[in-house]
Amino acid sequence: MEVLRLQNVRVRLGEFEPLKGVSFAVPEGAFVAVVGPNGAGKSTLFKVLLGLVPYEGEVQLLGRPPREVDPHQVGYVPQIKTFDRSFPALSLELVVSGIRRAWPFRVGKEERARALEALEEVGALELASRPLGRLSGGELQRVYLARALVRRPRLLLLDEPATGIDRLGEQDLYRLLEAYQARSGATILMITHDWEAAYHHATHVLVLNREVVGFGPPERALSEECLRRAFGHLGHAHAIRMAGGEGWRP
Ligand SMILES: Nc1ncnc2c1ncn2[C@@H]1O[C@H](COP(=O)(O)OP(=O)(O)OP(=O)(O)O)[C@@H](O)[C@H]1O
Repeated sequence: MEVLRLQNVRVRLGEFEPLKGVSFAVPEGAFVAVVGPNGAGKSTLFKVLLGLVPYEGEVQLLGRPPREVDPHQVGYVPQIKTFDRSFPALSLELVVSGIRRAWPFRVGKEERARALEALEEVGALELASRPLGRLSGGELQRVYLARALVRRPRLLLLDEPATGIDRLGEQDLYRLLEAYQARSGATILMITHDWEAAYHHATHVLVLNREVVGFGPPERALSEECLRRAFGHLGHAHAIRMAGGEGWRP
């Protein structure tokens, strides 16, 4: 079954078109890495899927247009670099806000139990009563992941989830995502600038530069030709990867 289908999708922001003629379809259970240069329209694509920007063309998400989809079916992990660290709240409350989709001023017993379960699932149970402002980048990432998973979504959208976390934290993150996927059969779309992670963890790669430059299995979508078309250059990074080396980032 297809979880997502876009047909000729276009977004206009005044004169500017961050997305033009975008078409692709994602089967259930896929792990899609979305790659492309800065300003390529990756976050705009997520805004379309979350029903936050108007678009032309057709989008079917779980069989419906985005604004008609039950919001609990879609989990979203934002870029944490946009987070205001002075916000006075506890980790547990952030996770409960994923159950209610509103800020909880009092947390009920059942909500608390569900939030703790989600925190445990991402290995962050001990962070439950910590203020958000005192978490490291990697810890905050886990709490946001618990918030996204607490309703067991069928589609998970992650915007650069590995930014600011170390290599070990990054491996943990992919293990958690793969475990959730194995348990739930969920579909994942993840924006990343890390081609190596895309190559190793994704079932499909979408190479975007305001239009679809490539879409398919990582070996095909991350071909030299697609990357050159999307990024305009490869430097020596691609050759290093082809030789089996490390450090493959644009
Ligand atoms: N509200 C807006 N009004 C005008 N232009 C916008 C608006 N929002 C985004 N843009 C522009 O649309 C383009 C696509 O932005 P988007 O954030 O989708 O790119 P991205 O691929 O996620 O980039 P990055 O890798 O830098 O996060 C950018 O050139 C951006 O400046």
